[in-house]
Amino acid sequence: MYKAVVLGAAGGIGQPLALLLKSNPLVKELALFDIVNTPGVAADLSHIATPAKVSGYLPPDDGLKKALTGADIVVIPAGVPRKPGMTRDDLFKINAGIVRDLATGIATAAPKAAVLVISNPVNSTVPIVAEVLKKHGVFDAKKCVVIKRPTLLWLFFDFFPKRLFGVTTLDVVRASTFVSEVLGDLSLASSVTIPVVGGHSGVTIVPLFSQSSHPLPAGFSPSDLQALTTRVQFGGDEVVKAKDGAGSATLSMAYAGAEFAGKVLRALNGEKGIISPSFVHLSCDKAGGDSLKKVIGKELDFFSVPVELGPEGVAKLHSLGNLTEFEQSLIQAALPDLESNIEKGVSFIESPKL
Ligand SMILES: NC(=O)C1=CN([C@@H]2O[C@H](COP(=O)(O)OP(=O)(O)OC[C@H]3O[C@@H](n4cnc5c(N)ncnc54)[C@H](O)[C@@H]3O)[C@@H](O)[C@H]2O)C=CC1
Ligand SMILES: O=C([O-])CC(=O)C(=O)O
Repeated sequence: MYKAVVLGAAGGIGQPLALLLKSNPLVKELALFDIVNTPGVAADLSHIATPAKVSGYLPPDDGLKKALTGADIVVIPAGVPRKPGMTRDDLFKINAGIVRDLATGIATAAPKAAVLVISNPVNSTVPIVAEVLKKHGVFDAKKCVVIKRPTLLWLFFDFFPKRLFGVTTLDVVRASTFVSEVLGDLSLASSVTIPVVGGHSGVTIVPLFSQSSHPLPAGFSPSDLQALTTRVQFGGDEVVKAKDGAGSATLSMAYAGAEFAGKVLRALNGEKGIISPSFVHLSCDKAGGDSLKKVIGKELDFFSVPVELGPEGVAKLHSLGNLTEFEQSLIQAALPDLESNIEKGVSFIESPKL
């Protein structure tokens, strides 16, 4: 039984996500932090007849530290959402600082927790968290090898970032749903699995439909495939447009976030063989990361890949499998944006000027 923490718990995603986590039998304690309203959200949830003990915290009186202390898993949906006409990258200006400050709290109060980042732009906020954790020397289990020579002291730091996850599950959920729609049977949606790799914005989202557990119908043309791919890549925009200024996906994101958090918790609890795509640091499994870099032909530090989860977080990175020519071209198209998004996050912590 584990302690789960939601940072940004009073928001559009935070509240339904907290509700779903309160219903997870592996959660024994649920701590909610936000800059507003968490006492009310916590009081409300605390009346639900499930085992998790709920508490709410605000910034005064070390609220962030109190919420995070003893955490096994921290989910971060804090920050502003898009309005029509904005890209996820437009959120960087506000969300980068929010995520940096929350990551600093995690580095000091919960350095061993699994950290699941929802706040956009995920392609940049995950590198921000990684850089903050590195700065504090807690980028997961740090191994320090000291080699002494007569005149020199060499220090090698190896970082094993096995517990940092960018949450890309909504892309996976959308791909499953849209394929079940194409197949004309929504009851299939929860059993259709499709790896979605790359990153989490526009063309960096790469669904691998050739590996769908449920093949697309015979006669599905290349232009149908292109349209389906575009729908997954820009599924977020569909919701932003429909909400017409009132924000972006919240309920489907809470569902996806709770699903991924549930998998991480089950793996922490010893269940084996759980695989889910996530945007992770590729050195968390050196062999897997190196072979992925060969496939994509680029030295990127982060990429969303099918991750096998384990008691320490990432157990193994799985390969991208056999890619069609079309999928290879999608991956190549994703690389320039991914590279610049990652670099933007890293340099925000290295030299924070906005
Ligand atoms: N990864 C993904 O697939 C998705 C990510 N998102 C992102 O999730 C984020 C949140 O979206 P919504 O919940 O719709 O926004 P929202 O505005 O409804 O909620 C955000 C919450 O964060 C809180 N907050 C702001 N600054 C904070 C701080 N310093 N510490 C703690 N809490 C703070 C706010 O008070 C608010 O309650 C956005 O950045 C959005 O783009 C949204 C959908 C999908
Ligand atoms: O589109 C947005 O801004 C929110 C998001 O990440 C998504 O729905 O995939």
